Amino acid sequence: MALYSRVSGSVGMITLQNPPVNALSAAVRQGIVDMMHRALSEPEVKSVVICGQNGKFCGGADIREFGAKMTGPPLVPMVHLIEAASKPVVAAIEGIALGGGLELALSCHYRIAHSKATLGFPEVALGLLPGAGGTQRLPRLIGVPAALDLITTGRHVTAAEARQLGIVDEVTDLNAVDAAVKFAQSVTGKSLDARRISTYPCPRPPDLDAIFERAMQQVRRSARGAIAPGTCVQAVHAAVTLPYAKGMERERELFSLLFTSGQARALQYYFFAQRAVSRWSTANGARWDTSKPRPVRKAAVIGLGTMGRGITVSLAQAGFSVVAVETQEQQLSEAKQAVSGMLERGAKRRGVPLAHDKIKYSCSVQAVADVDLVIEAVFEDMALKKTVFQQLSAICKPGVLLCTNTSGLDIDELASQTQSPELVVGMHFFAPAHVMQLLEVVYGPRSSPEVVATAMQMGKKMGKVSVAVGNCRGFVGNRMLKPYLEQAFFLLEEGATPEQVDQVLEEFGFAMGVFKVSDLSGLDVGWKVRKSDGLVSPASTGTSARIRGGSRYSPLGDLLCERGRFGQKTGRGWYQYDKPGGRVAKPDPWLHGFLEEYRAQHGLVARHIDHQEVLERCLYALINEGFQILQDGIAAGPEDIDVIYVLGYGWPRHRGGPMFYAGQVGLDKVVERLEHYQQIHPDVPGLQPCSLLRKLAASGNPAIHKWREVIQKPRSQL
Ligand SMILES: CC(C)(COP(=O)(O)OP(=O)(O)OC[C@H]1O[C@@H](n2cnc3c(N)ncnc32)[C@H](O)[C@@H]1OP(=O)(O)O)[C@@H](O)C(=O)NCCC(=O)NCCSC(=O)C[C@@H](O)CCCCCCCCCCCCC(=O)O
Ligand SMILES: NC(=O)c1ccc[n+]([C@@H]2O[C@H](COP(=O)([O-])OP(=O)(O)OC[C@H]3O[C@@H](n4cnc5c(N)ncnc54)[C@H](O)[C@@H]3O)[C@@H](O)[C@H]2O)c1
Repeated sequence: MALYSRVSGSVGMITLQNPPVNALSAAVRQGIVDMMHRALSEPEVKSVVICGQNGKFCGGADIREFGAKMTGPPLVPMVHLIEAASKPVVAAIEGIALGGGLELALSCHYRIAHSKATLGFPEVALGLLPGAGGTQRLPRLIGVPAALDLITTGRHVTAAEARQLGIVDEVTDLNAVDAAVKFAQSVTGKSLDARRISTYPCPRPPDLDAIFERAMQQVRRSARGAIAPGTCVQAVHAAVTLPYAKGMERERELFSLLFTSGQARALQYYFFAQRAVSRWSTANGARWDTSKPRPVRKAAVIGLGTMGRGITVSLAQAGFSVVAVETQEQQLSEAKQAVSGMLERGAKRRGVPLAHDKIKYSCSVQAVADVDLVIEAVFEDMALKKTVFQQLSAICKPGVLLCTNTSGLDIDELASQTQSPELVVGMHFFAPAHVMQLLEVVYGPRSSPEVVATAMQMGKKMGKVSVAVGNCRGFVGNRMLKPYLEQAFFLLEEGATPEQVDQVLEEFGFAMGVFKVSDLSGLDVGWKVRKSDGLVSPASTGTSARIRGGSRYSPLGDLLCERGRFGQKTGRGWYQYDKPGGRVAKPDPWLHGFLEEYRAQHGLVARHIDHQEVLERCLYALINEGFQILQDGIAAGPEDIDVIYVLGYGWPRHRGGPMFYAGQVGLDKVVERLEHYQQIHPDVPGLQPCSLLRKLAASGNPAIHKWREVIQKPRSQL
């Protein structure tokens, strides 16, 4: 709703009230319309201020209303009512003015912002465009290039930048509402003719066509198949080429197109999923709202390789004191340099405070005696990690949280090396750890709720999105990656090339195809794991090479590693690079010849494999594992899996995540296609639909928010 009050005798004040972000729900819109009419009809009122309660102007349209039948006054007539008002209307912007909130502010005649406020049009991230005149007013106010930047990227600007761009008239460090009231009094009775943005001509730079061409190219490059950014460009184009009223019609047309798209549904689902994962629960009933995190002031990182360095940077930037331990002297000195460089780049590019003085380096593990939490990031080797955990358990003060960054080893086995297994938890960061937003917090059967809560909160303080997951091989992300990778290898055996598989996955929207990712992260990483699992046999060229544990196995990755082809780092992998460390992947004729020889050696006849088969086998095998993970209670809900895949594995956000995507395809269709491939390839593991997937499909493809009801029934019934 919206509250009305009279201040200083002549100012009508409309206060938006809809916690937590004063979103423009039907009740708020109704309140604004009613209170505007009241202010305009009261003769004593000479000017109007619009503000939001609790220091937040407005977070935009109420996204929760988008799925339901719209009621209440629409936004567009509401903003026109404000702009057409005969008395000056001033927006007092505190906290946020986003999306429809900024459109509301742009319909006011003046805008006063607090210096800490942020403004922006984030609609593009929800698969939409600013649909209440934003695409028509902003270019009229700040010009086409700046408007295109803000609307197509969705980036938020500070009050200072907004002032510089001309979006706000004044910025204050004091109370913005008081400043707006004073301002409103000072403009009482002045002509409003020059204050209605919709009446401004839209500036037409001489190189207009080139500007739009560049904007389109830019969004095509970065959108990876998302339709909203390009549609935003079209809407801004209408502002320059059409009169305001016609431009508004075009905005409406384009908005409707996006609003009804599957991509908008996926992105809005994802918006709420990313927030839902903070309300975690574990398989044994611990929950976010009943578990209190412990205070952590000082943390330690053990092992300053690729991951340890990024974790150190992330901790220091978040304000923690850090003890960084590395036993190899050469590694320690390289790590110091690398960490300094990362901190300096962070300060330069993102304005993160320099935090060199937060870090103390040591080559002795004894240095961790007084820390509150330790994150171990030594080599992925169970025996080594066990030794480190035994040492830590002996050295650290009582009650210290012992965390491991392992990519998939058994948390419980590590916990059993310590005196307090309830204090052990996984904190699985993703590379580069100071950049990637995802953190899997892995609880073992003995991890205490308090410890899970602490790791989740630490992640949040480090700017990560933390997802709580259960302990199993590979946890959620890497466990689902295994069947995906396996299908990709099998497809090569059956006749595909790395380029073909990658192209299909990139067209789907992945930033990189599976083979390019493998080259980037290094083929040797998986090889080491397979070796320690006893999967890599010296007979990998013999006839039994393609069977392990009774299931089909592809030794292709092992064979490449035996030839020293580890990917980008060696300049050769599934692709070739111009030098070791090169980044540009080129098809490699040697690899094609090698695949032909391999097929001949194993009696495999190459066949034509179409796009659909590549996509379905790779994605549905991964999705099937996701359902198995839900069935096993490793993830609490589909949102957890989707957030992990979008933030950690490059799954295109506009497709919502693998579980949401499965729901959009239709669970019955996913089951049917898996069964189809299973019949053709009975020896290929990962194609047998799991019982939860079958059960959900049989119960009529329920909406994703209803899956938990089925999952939470006793698992034995599945
Ligand atoms: C605001 C934030 C920056 C705050 O961040 P913070 O970290 O502080 O907090 P959280 O992110 O955790 O959020 C707290 C809480 O609030 C919920 N929430 C946040 N924003 C909204 C919102 N806008 N609506 C609803 N709920 C919101 C959030 O979910 C959290 O609750 P939870 O329970 O989930 O934990 C940050 O939250 C943020 O960035 N928010 C999003 C801001 C945003 O994107 N705003 C733009 C919204 S879209 C918009 O404004 C569209 C307008 O341009 C135009 C609309 C025109 C509408 C016309 C519709 C007519 C339909 C016509 C259909 C035509 C079809 C046909 O033709 O048939
Ligand atoms: N690299 C990735 O992409 C990635 C991603 C997520 C998780 N992980 C996991 O993170 C961990 C570290 O991986 P990485 O890639 O950073 O490895 P790395 O090989 O780059 O670094 C490991 C470091 O640990 C040091 N070290 C070894 N034993 C030590 C000890 N006893 N005390 C102190 N330091 C010791 C080594 O000298 C080396 O500098 C592994 O468990 C790995 O599975 C890696």
